[in-house]
Amino acid sequence: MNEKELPEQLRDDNLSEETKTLISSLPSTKDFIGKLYNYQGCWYYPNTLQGVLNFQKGFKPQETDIIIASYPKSGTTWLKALTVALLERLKDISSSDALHPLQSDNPHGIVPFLEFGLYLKSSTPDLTKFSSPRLFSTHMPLHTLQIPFEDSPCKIVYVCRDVKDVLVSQWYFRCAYLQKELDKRLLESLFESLCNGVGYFGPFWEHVLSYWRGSLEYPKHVLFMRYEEMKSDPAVQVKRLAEFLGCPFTEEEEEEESGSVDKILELCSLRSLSSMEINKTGSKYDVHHSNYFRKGEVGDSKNHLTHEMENKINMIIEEKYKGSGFKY
Ligand SMILES: Nc1ncnc2c1ncn2[C@@H]1O[C@H](COP(=O)(O)OS(=O)(=O)O)[C@@H](OP(=O)(O)O)[C@H]1O
Repeated sequence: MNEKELPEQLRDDNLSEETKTLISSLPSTKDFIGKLYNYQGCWYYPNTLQGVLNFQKGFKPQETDIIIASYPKSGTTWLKALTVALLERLKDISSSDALHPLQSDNPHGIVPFLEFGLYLKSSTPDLTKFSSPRLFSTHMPLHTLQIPFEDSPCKIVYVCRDVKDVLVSQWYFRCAYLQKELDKRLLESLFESLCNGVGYFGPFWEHVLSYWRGSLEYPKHVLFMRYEEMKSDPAVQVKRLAEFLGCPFTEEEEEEESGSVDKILELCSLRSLSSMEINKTGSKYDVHHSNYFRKGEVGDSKNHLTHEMENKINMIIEEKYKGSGFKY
């Protein structure tokens, strides 16, 4: 693929002189998209790394900030939609005919990524359009966010997903935006990168463990959610999320005939979001909105990975999570 056709965050045409110098001293590797660099234990394409550096230099968390965090393809879009819907229900909209925000923009438009949205080009982006609570998102591991939890009550919600389904979801997504047919070689290449811990925002295991440990150490600041639990018991999980965010469902809400919980779950379901006009048109981060929605099934990896691939991943998981108390 021609370099210019890549989404901006994957390219290398937005680097300061300082970053070019830094990059020349970092461990690097190459995949089918381009070069990745390891900074503070995490792999980034060059422009994303510039965004990370800009973010680290310029971001000042506010007390009420909420950050949605994830490894790519773990349920980010869904979690963003749920968070928006939960907060939106607190607003008095009885007098207004305005569209729900989720009908006016894609969840990624409402909740921008810090490192490859807001801070991609500058360490001082204009954040004045955000009202409190400010909603942001990130794919960076927890330690690289450098949030001083002792001084800032800002909240982070992390969603984790079975890495085998993440892998297959990444494969579909990358084929879509590279405008390629589903190519098994691409899946094998992503699998190798994953196993070697060198994928974009990887290693996957370190990513998950950074937030897992953060959730144990700072339970009021970091909520750890699992995609599979959101699928199997959505009402329990959305209530958990609401409580963590400080906007629990009231008794009246729980008693409503077609309850608020159900309404939010329905509004944010894959079927509902993907059929909204806004998500059938337009794009974000050079990706067509529709590509953020596919099957949303647990265990889809079974249809694509070989037994050998599954076994290898399972063995790595066991080894990497040993002693952490984290189970998947
Ligand atoms: N509302 C809703 N409910 C359940 N599942 C959903 C929803 N929206 C998106 N999805 C599925 O999530 C997968 C995409 O992951 P992300 O949203 O993390 O992608 S991204 O990192 O933001 O690009 C991708 O999973 P796969 O279908 O397995 O590819 C999407 O289909």
